[in-house]
Amino acid sequence: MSEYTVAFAGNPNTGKSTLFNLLTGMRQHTGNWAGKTVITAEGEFTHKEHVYRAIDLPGTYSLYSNSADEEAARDYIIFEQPDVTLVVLDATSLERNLNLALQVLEITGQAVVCINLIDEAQKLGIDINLRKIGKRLGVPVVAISARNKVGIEALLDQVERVATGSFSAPPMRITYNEEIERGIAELLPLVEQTVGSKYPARWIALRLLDGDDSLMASLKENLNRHTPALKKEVTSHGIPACH
Ligand SMILES: Nc1nc2c(ncn2[C@@H]2O[C@H](COP(=O)(O)OP(=O)(O)OP(=O)(O)O)[C@@H](O)[C@H]2O)c(=O)[nH]1
Ligand SMILES: [Mg+2]
Repeated sequence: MSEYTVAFAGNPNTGKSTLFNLLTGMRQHTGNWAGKTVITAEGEFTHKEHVYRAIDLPGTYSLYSNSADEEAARDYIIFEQPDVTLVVLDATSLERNLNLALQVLEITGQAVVCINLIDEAQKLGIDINLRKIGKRLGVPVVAISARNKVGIEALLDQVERVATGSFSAPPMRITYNEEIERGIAELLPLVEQTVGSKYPARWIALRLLDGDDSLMASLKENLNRHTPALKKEVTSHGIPACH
């Protein structure tokens, strides 16, 4: 029996903790106001022959270091490298929610997009073309209602496909304007040389272009922790000087 790690990411109030509790039998606090999950909670569930370690990340609108929650969610996905990042979206405000999904996909393709609150969307007459969204995003997309326990088996089947590697395809990557793409291209070799192939170099380059000092600090801290040999390189290659 293999054990895989699944991190639950998503905007605040999208039902991450509701799903987490349903799967793990735990009682992570849920409610209808923002910012409830301030620290990550950890639980366990099984599906078919596999055991999954579930990590309930705090709700965030982005992974851009705007708050301690965003930094925690970002660091977990980048440095702990869960086998699956489950991005939980609110079916009634997909446009806003997809923003975070796209950011996660810039970091990892090992993701499943879970469109929750499908019951609410149905009530509002919102029709969601899962096949089309899945095709565009390049990762499995499943609609569920965590509160009503609808779609959970189908969701877990997709989690299993990504965790075991039976599903793997390049996720959607955003192409930015010429100036940004040029900046990324210039930084990329230096970032790759410094952080190695284990980390999402393109995304790191993009964030450095944006002057994300918090990510820089996390990189130093985590690379030292994970690969002490890189310690000298991160501080001496001077990535901080690139913006
Ligand atoms: N109608 C409906 N409500 C849901 C569903 N899933 C969750 N909710 C409700 O949505 C609200 C927010 O759920 P939470 O699980 O706390 O959301 P969260 O994503 O963990 O929120 P943060 O921890 O703030 O990020 C709660 O009132 C849930 O009962 C669903 O499938 N349908
Ligand atoms: Mg929560």
